[in-house]
Amino acid sequence: MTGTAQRRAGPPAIGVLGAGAFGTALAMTLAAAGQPVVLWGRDAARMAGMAATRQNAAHLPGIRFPDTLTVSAAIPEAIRPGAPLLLAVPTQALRGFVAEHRAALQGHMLVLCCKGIELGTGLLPSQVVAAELPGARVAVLSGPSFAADLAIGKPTALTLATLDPAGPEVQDRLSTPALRIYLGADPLGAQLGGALKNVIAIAAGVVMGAGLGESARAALVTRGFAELLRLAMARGARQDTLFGLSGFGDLMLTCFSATSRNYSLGLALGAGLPPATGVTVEGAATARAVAAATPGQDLPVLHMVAALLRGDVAPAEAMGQLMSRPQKREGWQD
Ligand SMILES: NC(=O)C1=CN([C@@H]2O[C@H](COP(=O)(O)OP(=O)(O)OC[C@H]3O[C@@H](n4cnc5c(N)ncnc54)[C@H](O)[C@@H]3O)[C@@H](O)[C@H]2O)C=CC1
Ligand SMILES: O=C(CO)COP(=O)(O)O
Repeated sequence: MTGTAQRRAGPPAIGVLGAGAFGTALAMTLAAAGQPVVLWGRDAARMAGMAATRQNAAHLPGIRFPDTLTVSAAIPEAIRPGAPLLLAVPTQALRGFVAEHRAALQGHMLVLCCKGIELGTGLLPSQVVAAELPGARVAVLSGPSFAADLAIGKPTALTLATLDPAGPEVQDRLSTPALRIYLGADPLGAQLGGALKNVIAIAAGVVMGAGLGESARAALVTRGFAELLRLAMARGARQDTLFGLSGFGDLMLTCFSATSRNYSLGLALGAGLPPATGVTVEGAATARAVAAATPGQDLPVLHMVAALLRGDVAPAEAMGQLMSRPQKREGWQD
């Protein structure tokens, strides 16, 4: 093929697998920059509805899809040789998704967009993928990015963390005027930061829902971040990753905005109100997974969220328990 013909043919369409809020928003962002994108979802009727109305009415109502976005319920249509695949299904559904589509995913660069820890195994998304698809090529895309912001073209910056030599190429394909992508080489740290910040956001919501005030929230988020650092560094994460977009950056967004579903769950818990149903709240399962994997470790905020979700402690008691712990020196290492 000549250079001109190659340019005319254009790059193969990026596949976004999972047509919930985030998958749709990512697909829209990339397509808005002129990239060919295929957004795949498992529910054929829903995908046909999206194709007809050119919007995702369930998650991002009223925001029209860019013209270069194609909607499909057929995996072969969404997977083009040489193009990255963005996996945007929730963490607890990832294993089943990969197992179901193992043959189709084989050999492709899989960009993992979920933020959580698998319940029952304590594994991170990349470890779940490695277990189901040995030798898979993976990258992690994480950082501060509400779907509602991305879908309307608001800008943000994300970390793309990978050890794969194709990292710079993928960084290039995912970069748009509204999406600044920083390349990182610590997928473990990016995943731990993204998973644990959701648990801390639930705690932040509890504080605000219980009416304990903004000073208490700032204090709790800071001490929660100390736990995030302690736990993630012990598991091999790099400090600069945790201080970056996928750690500190996303922690700030999620702990201080009612747009966050994790923070909103905490708000409801703290106020004694019923939580929203049918909503993906990754921090709930992640809190339970962390508590199961770290008994006896000094992680008071993370463990308190698990206890609150189990109903073992009431929100008012929880803060009292955190405040009455033995006095100690400030620092994140102990
Ligand atoms: N919504 C947001 O603002 C952001 C979400 N994320 C992360 O993205 C991930 C997905 O979240 P959302 O899109 O918000 O959730 P969502 O609940 O809006 O959508 C999840 C989608 O996954 C599909 N799904 C579930 N199991 C499946 C399976 N086995 N096979 C195929 N599809 C399946 C569902 O049908 C649904 O369309 C989460 O890990 C979340 O933490 C990350 C950044 C921002
Ligand atoms: O991860 C997110 C923003 O970066 C989305 O947070 P929630 O899942 O709490 O809505």
